[in-house]
Amino acid sequence: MGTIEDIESSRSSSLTTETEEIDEKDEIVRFDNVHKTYLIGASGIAVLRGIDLRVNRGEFVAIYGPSGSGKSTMLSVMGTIDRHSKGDVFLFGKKAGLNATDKILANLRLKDIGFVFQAFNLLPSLTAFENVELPMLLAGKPKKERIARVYKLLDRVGMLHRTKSFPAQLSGGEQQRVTIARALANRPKLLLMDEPSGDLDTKNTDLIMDFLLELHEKQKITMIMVTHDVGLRGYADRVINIRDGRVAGDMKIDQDQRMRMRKNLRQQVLRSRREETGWMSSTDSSESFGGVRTELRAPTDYGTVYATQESCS
Ligand SMILES: Nc1ncnc2c1ncn2[C@@H]1O[C@H](COP(=O)(O)OP(=O)(O)OP(=O)(O)O)[C@@H](O)[C@H]1O
Repeated sequence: MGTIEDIESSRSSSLTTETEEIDEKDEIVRFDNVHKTYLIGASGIAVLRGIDLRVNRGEFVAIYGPSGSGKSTMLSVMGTIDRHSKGDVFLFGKKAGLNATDKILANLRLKDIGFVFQAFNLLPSLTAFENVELPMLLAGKPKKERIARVYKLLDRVGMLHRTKSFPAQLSGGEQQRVTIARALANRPKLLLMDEPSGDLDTKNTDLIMDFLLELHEKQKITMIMVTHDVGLRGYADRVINIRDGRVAGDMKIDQDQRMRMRKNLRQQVLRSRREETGWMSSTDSSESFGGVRTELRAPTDYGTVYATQESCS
């Protein structure tokens, strides 16, 4: 197994495209006896105390546990925002060694990992459109592709009518929806979310969860979500309990129950979208999840947008 530095040199050959067949057993995240200790003055706070964990490609994992148990720290280490103190972290099959440079890690985050973290706020001087466009700009994507994708993503999070608004002009929930669109801009292989529904009402939580599940189902994007919301955990494949910096439970969700919840969610979202004023979509609802064809007619800051889409890809 190589190191994360090897990713840059092998990027063109080793990374999958969205149309490529994906081996679902690929290991996306692996923690071997991972420790994290924060130093405050002369003393240390042991926050992660020997985490062993494997997450395979295409899994949707929910993480819960008491406040202060180390959930956010674990996500930060997974996302290479924070470095672990001891043990081994592997991402996409490569070792994230403690000697990986900041530049290599920043590039990895930009291209392969999407973040929905409260600490990753939207940039206040950029509009919603520009915030979502930014990661693609940094990754050197062509303008035409950037514009099309920003519209698609903002539509899917129900924010197409606010493309020109600045974060300060949006509610907390609306900002969160733009943050989710931004996290997906570069089609990450791994999506890390810390309380993604934190500021959202039920209707918007449903909308976002439906969108995330569609991505998960159609593109096999690997998702890891910290949430206190028991209802949201039921949509995951697997639920992990963290206590005192250790894995205290790791449980598979019953698939029949999960599919029932998923079906109810899809129906609820389709109903809401039909009722929405100012955001009209006529939806041919095939019962297969993610197989929905949407004809969209929406007034936006840039005039009325007409679009037909199978789903957001
Ligand atoms: N940068 C830091 N420096 C020092 N201590 C930190 C730092 N970040 C987190 N901690 C401490 O680590 C512990 C775990 O924090 P963490 O945010 O990971 O918990 P959590 O399980 O996500 O909690 P919550 O559910 O309340 O968000 C807490 O005691 C916190 O104060």
